[in-house]
Amino acid sequence: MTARPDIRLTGVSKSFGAAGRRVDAVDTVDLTLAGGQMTALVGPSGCGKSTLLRLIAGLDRPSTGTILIGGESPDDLRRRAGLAVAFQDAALLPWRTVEGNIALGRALARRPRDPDGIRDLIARVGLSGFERRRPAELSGGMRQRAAIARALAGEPELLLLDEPFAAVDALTRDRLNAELPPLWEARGATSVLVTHSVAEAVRLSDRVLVLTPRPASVAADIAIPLPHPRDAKVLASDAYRDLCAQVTEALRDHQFPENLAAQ
Ligand SMILES: Nc1ncnc2c1ncn2[C@@H]1O[C@H](COP(=O)(O)OP(=O)(O)OP(=O)(O)O)[C@@H](O)[C@H]1O
Repeated sequence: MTARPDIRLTGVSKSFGAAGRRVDAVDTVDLTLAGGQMTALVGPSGCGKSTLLRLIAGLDRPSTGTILIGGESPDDLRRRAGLAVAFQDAALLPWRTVEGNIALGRALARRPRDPDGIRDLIARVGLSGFERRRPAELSGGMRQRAAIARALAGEPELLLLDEPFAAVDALTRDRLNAELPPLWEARGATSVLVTHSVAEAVRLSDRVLVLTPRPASVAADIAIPLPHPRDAKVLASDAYRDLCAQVTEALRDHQFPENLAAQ
């Protein structure tokens, strides 16, 4: 069982560029994300979701504030390969096969070899039969699935997913939404997901944070107390529909703040 680190952000802001051409992307975020939970970040396009995720991943430094993951800096966690990220642009190694890329995810996390586990992961992300293909021979959606498998292969304590299903068709997306959560839930990873899909955010997460337009701050914090697994019965429930409506409404209010003024 993997550790379940909390993520604590204290006064985290991020700006890009020099004075005069400065872009403020994240504005004074104070947050604690509970260990072992999946938190979804949703918000208008360009509001700063990916920036926030990159800060948590230690791929960028905050301009102000601190981030601690289970008491460690993101850099320290990265150094001991405790976190994994799967981004929209899959960034697989082009000269390695699907299997080779996924096995590398495990090796880099210093986990023992596990060919059966890798084959199982490949099957779960629907890439059986493509083990020996290289990334250039795959569709965009297949590359994304391979990237998710690579991230999961290392059994990370912290799993960061940035629009992982953006290039996947609706049916495959639905299948992955059903098949993948048990993998990270069983391993007890703390996870953060950036998505544009309200239905996906509610289905996959324990908590949805709705962000304001840029610079991102937390506009609404909505707990998702639905039982796991989120099977067809849960997805057909009034509770699921109500939560989706709540998230949609919060997004609409903060994308178009005049809605709030009119209330
Ligand atoms: N390295 C960078 N240099 C300059 N500006 C940046 C950089 N990274 C992000 N930005 C700017 O920060 C803002 C937030 O970008 P970010 O990618 O975090 O938004 P997002 O909410 O993930 O967008 P989307 O939903 O469209 O993917 C944007 O205005 C973007 O142009």
